[in-house]
Amino acid sequence: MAGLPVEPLLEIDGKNEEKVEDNNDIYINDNNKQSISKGALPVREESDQVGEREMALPPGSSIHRSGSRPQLDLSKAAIQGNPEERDPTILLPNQSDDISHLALDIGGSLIKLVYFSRHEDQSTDDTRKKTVKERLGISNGNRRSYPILGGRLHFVKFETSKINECLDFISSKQLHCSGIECHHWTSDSTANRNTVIKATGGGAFKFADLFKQRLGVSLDKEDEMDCLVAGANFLLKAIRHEAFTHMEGQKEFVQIDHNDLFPYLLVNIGSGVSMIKVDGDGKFQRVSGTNVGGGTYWGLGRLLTKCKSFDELLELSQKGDNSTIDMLVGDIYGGMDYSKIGLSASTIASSFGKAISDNKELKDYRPEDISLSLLRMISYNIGQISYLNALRFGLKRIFFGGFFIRGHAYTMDTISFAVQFWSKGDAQAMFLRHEGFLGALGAFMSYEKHGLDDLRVHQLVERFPMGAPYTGGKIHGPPLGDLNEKISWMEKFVLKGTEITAPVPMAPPGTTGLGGFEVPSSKGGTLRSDASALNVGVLHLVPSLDVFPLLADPKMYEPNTVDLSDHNELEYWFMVLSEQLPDLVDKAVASEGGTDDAKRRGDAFARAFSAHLARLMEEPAAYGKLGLANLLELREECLREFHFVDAYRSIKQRENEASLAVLPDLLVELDRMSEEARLLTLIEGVLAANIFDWGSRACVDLYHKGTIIEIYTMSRNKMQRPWRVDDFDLFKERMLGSGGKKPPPHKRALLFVDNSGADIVLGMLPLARELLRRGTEVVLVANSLPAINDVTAMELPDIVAEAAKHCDILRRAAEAGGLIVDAMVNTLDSCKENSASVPLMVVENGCGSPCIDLRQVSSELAAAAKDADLIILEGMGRSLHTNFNARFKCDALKLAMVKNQRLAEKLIKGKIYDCVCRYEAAQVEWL
Ligand SMILES: CC(C)(COP(=O)(O)O)[C@@H](O)C(=O)NCCC(=O)O
Ligand SMILES: [Mn+2]
Repeated sequence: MAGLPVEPLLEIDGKNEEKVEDNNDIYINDNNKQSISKGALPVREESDQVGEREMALPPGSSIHRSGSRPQLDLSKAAIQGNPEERDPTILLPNQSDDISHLALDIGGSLIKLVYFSRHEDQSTDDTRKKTVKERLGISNGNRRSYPILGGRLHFVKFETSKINECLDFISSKQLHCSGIECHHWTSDSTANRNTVIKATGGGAFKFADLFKQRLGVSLDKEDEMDCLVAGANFLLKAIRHEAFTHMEGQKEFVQIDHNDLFPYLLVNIGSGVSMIKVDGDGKFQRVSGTNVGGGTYWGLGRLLTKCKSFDELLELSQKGDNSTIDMLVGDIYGGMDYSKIGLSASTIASSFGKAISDNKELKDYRPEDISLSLLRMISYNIGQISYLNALRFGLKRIFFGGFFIRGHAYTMDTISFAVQFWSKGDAQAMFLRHEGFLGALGAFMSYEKHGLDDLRVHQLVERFPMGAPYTGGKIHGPPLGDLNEKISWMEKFVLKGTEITAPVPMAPPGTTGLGGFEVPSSKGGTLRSDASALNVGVLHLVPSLDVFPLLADPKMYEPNTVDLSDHNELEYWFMVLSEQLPDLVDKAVASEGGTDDAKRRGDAFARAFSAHLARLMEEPAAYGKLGLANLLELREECLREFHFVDAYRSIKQRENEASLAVLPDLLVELDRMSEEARLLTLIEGVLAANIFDWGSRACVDLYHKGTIIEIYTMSRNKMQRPWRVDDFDLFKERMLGSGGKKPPPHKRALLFVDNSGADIVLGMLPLARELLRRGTEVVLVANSLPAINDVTAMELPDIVAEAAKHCDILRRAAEAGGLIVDAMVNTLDSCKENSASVPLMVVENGCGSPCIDLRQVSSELAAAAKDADLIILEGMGRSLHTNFNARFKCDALKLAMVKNQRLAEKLIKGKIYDCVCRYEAAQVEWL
């Protein structure tokens, strides 16, 4: 879940709305020792008191709005329709977030929509960016020109019986007009006379006239098989956590090697079933099918149980016991297994077979049992025929898609069991997270020059904004995102609440040997009627993202250290994040002036994030493979979704000011030291200053006990080697050499910085200065968007410029790196050498999270990495929660203070406030 883009807010208010109706051992040491290596720096005046950290933003402070944030252009906004209406639709004709493509798959029961919204390329006048680009040799000419430069793919579905709601939705969002046409709203459907929309599925024929009449658009019919295959190929190549296995209630994502994808069998289970052998893009053959499919289950089920909807029928099956109606092996063999041929007593010998001998009528059977019997009969049958076809063509992988599955755990388990059983484990059934959207995606792919074919996994970021994907419902509000609508949607969403969001207890998976499952085991009580609604996010297309080139083995790289598929871990982190929520909301609301609007947004944010947490507790793999980094990023994304730009802005400012005030003294003390003592003091300084972490509850409790500088001093005084992980001597040898041999300096170091205040100013900047002084170019790598109190790339140049006022080394390097211009700096430093300096640069990392997924970084970081031979990752988020186990092609130093007791125990068998200094040399010779 890494990456830059921020989801614009959707005003979607669909079916969901309809439902609405209805220990630490650290103490403050206040004796101010005068030695800098273990001492206290001067305590600043009263205004540094922690109690004042939460002061409101000073008048005139500007709020940084990220360039990647979609802004609403309200010019020429007009009310559409009757202005007297309570919530009239407001049209934003100049909104740049225009829609260029829409594609549809109109099936018998559901209409699936895939639509694309585009951003203008965010050109910027940022001088830092320009100089960095020049320095790093990034030219726009190197990059291919994408028709899609930053945009998003949305996935939405409607019931076909409610096609008018679908048409309203398309109309309200103007999805049927592209580009320039969008800017000229008219209610006259003739204006779109020449517009053609790609569509597949039988409804593309059936409803063509209705589309013409209501929207004035023509449907360009695309072949259903072509679309299914194109959609599946795109998903399997472009989305990291798309395919998964599902066995005995356990969902496991499968890493698909793009170079080894074909051939495979695609089984699409709609009303009927198609089995397609796929050999490549556009290369496929429908090899088989069966008329016993989703339509059969629904049709027979409706007749036999009087259920009103497919989902109701499916939900019934959850409580069913098919042994009351199916004839089992044990029924024939007097309760015994037929072990000679490997059949257990519970194996279904004949679906519905008991009905022939029982002297019973339909009314004597429970609808729940009928539904389960039907479901098992059809799923096993499909699984078996699929396997036989895979066998026919020597295919090992079978992907199942189509809306029959609709994320239903028991259906997937049953199909998987059949494939496993008949293939004796040789073939594997896999499922797709976007199972229902294959056709619509394929239809979308059939537009020419959309640029999607060339996008790679690392250029796609999936986000899960609240309320985005939905089925049906009334359309309210303006055609483009409206925060107010979203907030009220959240309010109602949670009022209805528990059914959608509360965790469902997981029943332990149970089987009874070869015969299969006794009763549905994968889920407890109820099937969510919006089962797939929260599993499919909005797909952001970000061509500027790259894989970090210094990863030793990108294919094996896993950013997360903490895997939340372990239920105990998930429960623990769920509790941590839930407990932090009230305080975070307070900070976020205060950062926006504490207005009523901010309070309402804060409340909606808390509801939305809690709903995500509850959803993930219920199904940890709902959004793809879940690690701790994903949860922490989700929290930041959620804040942005409700327009909280930077919740810790004022805290960051205060901590920067306090730290900058004591920096000159620190530099003077450092310069008095020997090279060796200085290096150790610098590393100690980084570790000590990493204590300023507003994401850690233990640390936040600590901040109430002293001023910034007191805490910093105390933290430094606690620095005792050996640290829990202590490779300092190895690092020192690489830096200073041994036995009279002096190693060459590193050419370029990438310093992945963490928190604002002391962490950056008194920790990482002095370390950067040491590297610069030794002739190593330094690139400070900082977040693109705010996350907790982390310093951002946008904020760093000002901090560096301020620090450079007291230090010639930093000043010359910052000038060489284009961070500051001469005139800005009033030098006070005594050492005035005029020689040219190696540069100090700042690049953004491409993320807005306290952690970093190095598979998706900014192109400027990727460019900076090309000449780098040292990377330093700092902080818990970047070097412990993520990347602790990452291996690099260059030397790597991981520095962090562990500010969580449980993590300390689990990761380093230590305790809270222990430190990590992990050094791993590149596998190349420097001597
Ligand atoms: C969010 C963080 C990873 C940030 O740590 P940092 O990278 O700033 O060192 C960390 O504060 C964290 O894991 N906090 C949650 C756990 C806790 O409150 O102990
Ligand atoms: Mn941090």
